[in-house]
Amino acid sequence: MTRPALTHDVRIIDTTLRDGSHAMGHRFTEDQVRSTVRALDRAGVEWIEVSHGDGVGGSSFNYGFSGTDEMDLIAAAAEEAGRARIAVLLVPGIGTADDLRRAHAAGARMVRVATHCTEADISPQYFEVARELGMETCGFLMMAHRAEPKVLAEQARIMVDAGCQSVYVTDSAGALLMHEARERFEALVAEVGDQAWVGYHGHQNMSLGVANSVLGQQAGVRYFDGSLCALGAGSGNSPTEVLGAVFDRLGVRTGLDVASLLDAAEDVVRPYLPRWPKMDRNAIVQGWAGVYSSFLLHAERAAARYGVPAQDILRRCGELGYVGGQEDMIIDVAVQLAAEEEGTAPVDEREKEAVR
Ligand SMILES: CC[C@H](O)CC(=O)C(=O)O
Ligand SMILES: [Mn+2]
Repeated sequence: MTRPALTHDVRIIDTTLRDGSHAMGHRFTEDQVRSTVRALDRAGVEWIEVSHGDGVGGSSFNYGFSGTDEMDLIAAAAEEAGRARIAVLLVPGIGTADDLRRAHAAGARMVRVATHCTEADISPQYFEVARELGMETCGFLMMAHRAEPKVLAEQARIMVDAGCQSVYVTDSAGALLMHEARERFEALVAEVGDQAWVGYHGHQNMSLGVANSVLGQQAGVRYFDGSLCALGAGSGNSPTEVLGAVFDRLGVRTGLDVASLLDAAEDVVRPYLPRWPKMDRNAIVQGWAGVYSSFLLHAERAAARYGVPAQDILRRCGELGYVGGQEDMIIDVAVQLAAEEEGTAPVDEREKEAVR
């Protein structure tokens, strides 16, 4: 599988309509999708990711139900796009090969197969299906701060050998400090850089998404994710409009029109934001403690329900090392913290007592 030719120095993939789905409580409407796609297309964005925040098939009790069927949103996006093409995310086990086929039928032309950073071996069958469908393939190594650079590079190798054309350092928790990000970029570029493009997906929990993108470009990373107005999980993603402006100032050609990106962010996305993604206490704790960004709203809901601070829930999730897919454990943690506060035995101890 050869990697696609780049039309500019770097390729910016916009994930407003996928990672942003977390921040929207998975309630994107067809009108919002259409207007955002039109604006991104006008700005020259080549790839626009659309799907439930947790990828195709994510609409569920555990991850949150979609307000509008994601296949309808993908179809609307594909219909609206002129030059831009539509990508989807797929997490094996949440999404299935059939979900991928449906997304392709709705107009998706790239799949980004996302696994925990040490579990690349569950991705190959999806790359195979994607290749049969003629889709562009991308691997997404999530929670990249949890794997040492050498291990992450070995995982990238598994994905590339399975036929993926680009592989991402995915900083799901927005936890990577600049030297940590650079070490991972260098390791992946050295391992697979002659066969696949290396990408970077940043979250702004510690405000480093754009800075790490600049370091990435210098280290040979060529795909960068961004979201308009940073709309994404946690305190959001590297803002696409800022990436466009910064790369422009650096003389790195993105093919994007910065003024149009600013219009897209300000005039199209900002009016429908339920809340501006921000680096508040809870989001900073996510970066600091290395917690999956999409846990934020789940933790805030559990905090309200069980009367314990969201920041404490998130810190405990970090200590316990929970990863994407363990959203149900957030409730468990909230219940435990509430019990600890009341001075009663933790729930599992009481359960054990009850069966004795
Ligand atoms: C699978 C959902 C998740 O939001 C993917 C992603 O964007 C990340 O890990 O940062
Ligand atoms: Mn993300």
